[in-house]
Amino acid sequence: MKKVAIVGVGQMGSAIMEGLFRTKKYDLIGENPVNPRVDQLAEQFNFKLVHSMTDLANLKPDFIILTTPAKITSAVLKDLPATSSATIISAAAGISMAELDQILPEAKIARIIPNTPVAINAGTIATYLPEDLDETSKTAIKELLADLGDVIEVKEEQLSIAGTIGGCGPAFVDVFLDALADAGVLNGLKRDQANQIAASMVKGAATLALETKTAPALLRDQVCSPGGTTIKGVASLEKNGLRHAVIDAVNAANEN
Ligand SMILES: NC(=O)C1=CN([C@@H]2O[C@H](COP(=O)(O)OP(=O)(O)OC[C@H]3O[C@@H](n4cnc5c(N)ncnc54)[C@H](O)[C@@H]3O)[C@@H](O)[C@H]2O)C=CC1
Ligand SMILES: O=C(O)[C@@H]1CCC=N1
Repeated sequence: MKKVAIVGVGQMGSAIMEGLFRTKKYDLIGENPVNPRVDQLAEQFNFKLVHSMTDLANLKPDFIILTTPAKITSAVLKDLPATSSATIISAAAGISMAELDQILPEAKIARIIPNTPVAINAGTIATYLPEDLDETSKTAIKELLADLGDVIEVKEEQLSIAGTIGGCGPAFVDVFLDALADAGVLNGLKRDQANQIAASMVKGAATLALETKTAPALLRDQVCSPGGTTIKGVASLEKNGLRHAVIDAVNAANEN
């Protein structure tokens, strides 16, 4: 059984922990400052909890996934004893491979921007694997990540935008889902049912786009009957600038 350690068991770290726990394929370790919330997660997802990088290294993990706040990730990595031979996977947005390489020049390192649906093995994981990484390590990293969702390989300079769409995207979709549900409640649906209809619809629309590989613009046309109700709604979305609002949101999130 491969040993996987997650450093920083917060929102992202616990989502990865849950996704890996669900596979029942890994021996899991968490490293986090003392926190009752994380104690509870350790019981829930059956991982060994440690509070220092030295204790973590002593457990000899095969992989270390970094999900610490980006600003402190370099400092956390500097505390990893040089004896560790773990493959490092950094999920810290904005911390470059050059910076990571400088701290651990001998280590095998990959960068990812995952998203919260990894918790149910339905993540979108923008992944940068350096060209000089050996094929065996590349394969091992991709196999691990594939257990959490779709692995989308990109160049390092594309990781930020790919990660913004995939990683921040769930929050943007959640705003859209909440607005749809509001409209349902405004028109008399119960909140639970409105939430269910909105989420089910987005799941189905996304699955149709993925499975048919049809461009969203063409799928939209299939719904818009000539002179029908949907085109009136689409025209209203365009009048109110939804398209621009979405592009602007991605650009704002991608500035760092
Ligand atoms: N939340 C998300 O959807 C995504 C987050 N990320 C990245 O994941 C990282 C964490 O983000 P969140 O989970 O949202 O933040 P968070 O604040 O929920 O989690 C951070 C965790 O790190 C722990 N921590 C703080 N200092 C530590 C230290 N010295 N050693 C070990 N653990 C320490 C905190 O106690 C907390 O459990 C960031 O680098 C972010 O860029 C990337 C993609 C998506
Ligand atoms: O909000 C953030 O900074 C992180 C990075 C991508 C998603 N969440």
